[in-house]
Amino acid sequence: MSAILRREEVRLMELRHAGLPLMERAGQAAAGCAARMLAARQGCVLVLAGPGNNGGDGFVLARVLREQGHEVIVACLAEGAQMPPDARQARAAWQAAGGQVVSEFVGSNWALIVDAIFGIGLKRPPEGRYADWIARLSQMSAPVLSLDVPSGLDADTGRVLGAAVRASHTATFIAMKAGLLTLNGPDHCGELSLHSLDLPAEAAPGRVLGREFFAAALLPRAANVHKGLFGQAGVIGGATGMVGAALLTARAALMAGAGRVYGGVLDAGGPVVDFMQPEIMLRAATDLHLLCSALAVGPGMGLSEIAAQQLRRAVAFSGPLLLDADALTLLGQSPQLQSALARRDVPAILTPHPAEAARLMQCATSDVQNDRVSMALEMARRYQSHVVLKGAGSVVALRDGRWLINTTGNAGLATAGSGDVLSGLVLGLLAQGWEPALALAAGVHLHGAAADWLSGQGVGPVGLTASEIAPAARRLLNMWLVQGEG
Ligand SMILES: NC(=O)C1=CN([C@@H]2O[C@H](COP(=O)(O)OP(=O)(O)OC[C@H]3O[C@@H](n4cnc5c(N)ncnc54)[C@H](OP(=O)(O)O)[C@@H]3O)[C@@H](O)[C@H]2O)[C@@H](O)CC1
Ligand SMILES: [K+]
Repeated sequence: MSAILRREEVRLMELRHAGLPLMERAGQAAAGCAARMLAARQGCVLVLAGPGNNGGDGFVLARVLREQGHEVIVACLAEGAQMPPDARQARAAWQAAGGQVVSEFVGSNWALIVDAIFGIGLKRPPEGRYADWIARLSQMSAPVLSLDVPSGLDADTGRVLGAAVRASHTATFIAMKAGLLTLNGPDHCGELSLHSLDLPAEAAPGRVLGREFFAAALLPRAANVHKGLFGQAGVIGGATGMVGAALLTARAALMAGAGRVYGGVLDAGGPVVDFMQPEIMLRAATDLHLLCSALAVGPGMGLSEIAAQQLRRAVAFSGPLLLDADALTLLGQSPQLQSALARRDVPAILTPHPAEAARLMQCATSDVQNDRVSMALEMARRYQSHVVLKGAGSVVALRDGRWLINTTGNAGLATAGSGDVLSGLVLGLLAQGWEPALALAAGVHLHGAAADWLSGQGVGPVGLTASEIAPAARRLLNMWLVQGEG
């Protein structure tokens, strides 16, 4: 499972291995990507080199491609003397080999454009002619290879600072960066490849969420079993007008394998049976926690006094607990509930989307989105819970400070009820005895993978409905149980 490093962690690694020819390795690795992208394409390669070491990587790549017989031009606005030592050396080697440096580029008929303008050193919106280059790149049809980070994208947060390159491929070095995987990163990176530059893997708190994280819990079922072994999942939610949300959660829990599923619907005039899924037992929400081994509270629950009462009872429930939707809004308003939650032995799971996270953190949604990893970690710390901050590149922050970014899923999940299904998948695993951190990670990964599978079948991303996610997730989960880590 790849480590994700923040900018300062990458800097530390670079310092620790300062004696190694890292820029040469980065340029060589990127040249390999460029050669694959060029394949049979004829014509000249344009390398846009910035003033720092990202530009230096570009000069190495240019030299290597030229040695391989490609025609290459490097555009660089900085003077060699203004560049940092490694980059200056790479530029000198390029020129010593007969390579040209121009300060401007004209025309648009390039076989490939290499974006080596800014990497992890970008701290403010690109200015002047660099900004102009980035704008012009967006109008060109040639494939674009970004080195380390698409220029204009913040490597830690995935924010576009002013404007950012939209790459066809991003070759990133040493370790994965959070900004490539969350917020705007996935829309700007194109295909993503990681090149370790032969540095040893680091123990880091951040990882890319893959199946190996929860592989130990993927145990195929034995033959001699009965439903009582797979737990009792309870869902509390579904106020008037929102009953469907609770049903979506309950159905997903059933399809994730919970032995029995109870639905505690708050709408007094609500249904007594789910005719589409009659296996779900609809009961009064009041006593549900006595029947259940795991609870999910919040989908469609509303913010009424009855809802608040239910939440207080649920937080006192000693088993695994997931809070979503309106339960999060109520939680954000109540310091008593917050301290009760923080005192729980079994960490609760919170599943906010960015606006719910903003309510939990008493800040604006834009503050949450501006640094999703830090916000998820801060929520996990403040609420002493495991958290998933949903959205493109969902961030899972665990109570012990570890964090993960999920790479499955697509825009099809931006649909009504999708979050309710996620809660149900996680609840179903909790009911079966999965440890909360593993249940959360697996549920998030599975939910995204189900959407990807459906999109591959033409069911989405446009028009994907939440009801379709759980059956697809069930199919994948059964495959994973057979394959293990796979
Ligand atoms: N060090 C190593 O061991 C290795 C490093 N590697 C590579 O180096 C990259 C990091 O290099 P880096 O630290 O030099 O930063 P980089 O991204 O090139 O940009 C900094 C330059 O841009 C400038 N600048 C910033 N913002 C600006 C703006 N808005 N508009 C205009 N200018 C702006 C900034 O100027 P300043 O802020 O100092 O005024 C500075 O001159 C990394 O991503 C990887 O590709 C690999 O080779 C592996 C080994
Ligand atoms: K770049």
